[in-house]
Amino acid sequence: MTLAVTLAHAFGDFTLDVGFKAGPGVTALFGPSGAGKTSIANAVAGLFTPREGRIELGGRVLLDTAAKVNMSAHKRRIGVVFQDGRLFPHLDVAGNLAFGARYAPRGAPGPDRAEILALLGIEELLSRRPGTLSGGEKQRVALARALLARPEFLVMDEPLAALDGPRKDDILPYLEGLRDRARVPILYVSHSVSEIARLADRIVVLREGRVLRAGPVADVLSDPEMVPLVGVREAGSVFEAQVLGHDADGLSRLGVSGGTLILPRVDADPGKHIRIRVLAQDVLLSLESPKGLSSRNILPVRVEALHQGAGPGVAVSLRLGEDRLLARITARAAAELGLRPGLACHAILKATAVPRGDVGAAHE
Ligand SMILES: Nc1ncnc2c1ncn2[C@@H]1O[C@H](COP(=O)(O)OP(=O)(O)OP(=O)(O)O)[C@@H](O)[C@H]1O
Repeated sequence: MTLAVTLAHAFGDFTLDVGFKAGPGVTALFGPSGAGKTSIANAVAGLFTPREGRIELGGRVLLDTAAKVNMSAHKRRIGVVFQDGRLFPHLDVAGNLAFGARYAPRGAPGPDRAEILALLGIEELLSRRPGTLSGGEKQRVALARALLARPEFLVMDEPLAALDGPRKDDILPYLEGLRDRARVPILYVSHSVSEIARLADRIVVLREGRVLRAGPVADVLSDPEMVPLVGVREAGSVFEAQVLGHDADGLSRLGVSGGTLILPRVDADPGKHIRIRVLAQDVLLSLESPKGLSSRNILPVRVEALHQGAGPGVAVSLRLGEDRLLARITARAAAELGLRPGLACHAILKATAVPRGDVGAAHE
């Protein structure tokens, strides 16, 4: 099921002029505050009508301003989950869920109620009022309510933004489960690189109402040109790894296409495929294979491209087997090492280069 979107609109000085496709899987809409993410999500959901636009979902035309087609929100079969959940406070959880189910067209495919309750772990919450739920529980109920309407597509606008760090980590596995088992494509609005690196298959990067870049998450996030947009602290590469084993000293061995990584224990069984994000600032480069170094992660790589930032840093894109690794080093170091495309060298990763929250399930 593919969503195809083109939109143009002006709010005073701000103009939105975008075109992109989303689905199957999770497509992230990423950009700084004011880039136009929420306006796009609202237009897709049918909550805002742009001056010009066309939105098609799996061949159904939801909006075509030229042809004066503008399907109402509830006919679009698009489930929406907002940052604040927006549960009905006077209804208990079961009542909120029943409200979602009312919109499900007869015979529409999708997981049944019991599966949805189990997927989101809310079986025990049915008699509770929203006011008594934690932020994470509210969001899980909002997700279940949206899914019970059997949508063909889900739009989530910063669904984790109201949650604190530990609560975000609690709910991310549910979103991974939703992605892998409910099989409803998702447009996921976020300005968190970490969330996007964990969940999304594709990313649409927005800036000032325009699409700057769109493509597979691993390609876009490991592109050195993206570092200024993503932010130097957040920049990093995303790739899949297979858990090879857990060692008695609390470390796990992970197989990646270009070698083996040793990281603090990851929460996945041997044999499982996981997705990891390696922060560019935690990758060092060496021309020789270093000896007597504390790091166990020394990987042979080849320089692909360098991108000089505005400051003293250079982003270096490296080929690691089938994957791309991003390193951020100083321009002085890059010059002294003579880094240039094609050069073979060694990447050194600290065991802490993959933050805990940046280990997720690989998309099944
Ligand atoms: N109804 C409106 N009236 C006037 N201006 C609006 C309206 N809705 C959005 N805008 C403007 O459009 C621009 C994009 O807003 P939008 O909320 O889509 O961005 P965003 O990327 O979702 O930002 P954030 O991450 O802060 O939510 C902003 O400059 C905003 O002020």
